Amino acid sequence: MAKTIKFTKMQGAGNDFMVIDGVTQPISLSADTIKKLANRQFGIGFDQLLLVESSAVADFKYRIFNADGSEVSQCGNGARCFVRFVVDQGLTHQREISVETASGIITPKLEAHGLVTVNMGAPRFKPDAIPFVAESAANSYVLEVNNQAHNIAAVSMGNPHAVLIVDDVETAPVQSLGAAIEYHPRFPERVNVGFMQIMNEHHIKLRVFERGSGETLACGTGACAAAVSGIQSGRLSSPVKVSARGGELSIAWQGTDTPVMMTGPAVTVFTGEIDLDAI
Ligand SMILES: N[C@@H](CCC[C@H](N)C(=O)O)C(=O)O
Repeated sequence: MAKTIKFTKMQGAGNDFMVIDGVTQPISLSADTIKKLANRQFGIGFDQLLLVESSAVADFKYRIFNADGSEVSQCGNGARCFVRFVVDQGLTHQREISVETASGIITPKLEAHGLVTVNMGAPRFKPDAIPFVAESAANSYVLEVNNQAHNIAAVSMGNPHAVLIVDDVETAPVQSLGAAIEYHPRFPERVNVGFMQIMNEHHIKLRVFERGSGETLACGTGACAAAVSGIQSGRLSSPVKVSARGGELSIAWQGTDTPVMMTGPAVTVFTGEIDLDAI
């Protein structure tokens, strides 16, 4: 295994990534090494690590690791950065690519105006698919947390999301309630927790406490989950502008069994090399 690896630091609406080309530099990273790399004081610092690999069924495969070292199956902001990365690195000449993830194939496309649009696939609401412990699918569930009842929507975008509607995202208890819901026993694989303030039927403000990474400046799948849960319950209409602390995303969804389209920025911040023995 190489000890010194090349990487690219990227961000999508402030959700930041270390991206490694595992095609030209095959690598295997332990959860402990990923945690050290994610550390913002002693490592490089990121919300997620993205590892590019070759695929037998799509143009590329990418693996996603949270800052706590856990491997997960979907990342919306990462998908946008991923297509920018493989185009900029000369790994493809196509502007639209198919990408194998642990939860299926997604198709990110570099638009002429510089933004990226991703077909994220259809959302799933059945409790087993999230996974979430409930008798049957519903637009809203009551979740008991520390003896308090909270109304949530639950949806899978290839990864699990709980969405709460709040009056004001700035004063919402994102850290404390987010951390408590992340480990709630009704979400056996933990969950990403979104706090959504509805501004009007086409605009929400959103903060997300991400599973395995804590609050991030934006969460692409969280934006999809919030928008589709709002559309599903009749509170929102497509397209939905999502204002996160780190930037804006646009989410379009035409309803049951149709794919969610997400558009937003993908930016390279810097490139570097790191000696894995030095961290
Ligand atoms: N930041 C991401 C989601 C990353 C994975 C998530 N924390 C999980 O554990 O499912 C996004 O932009 O979607």
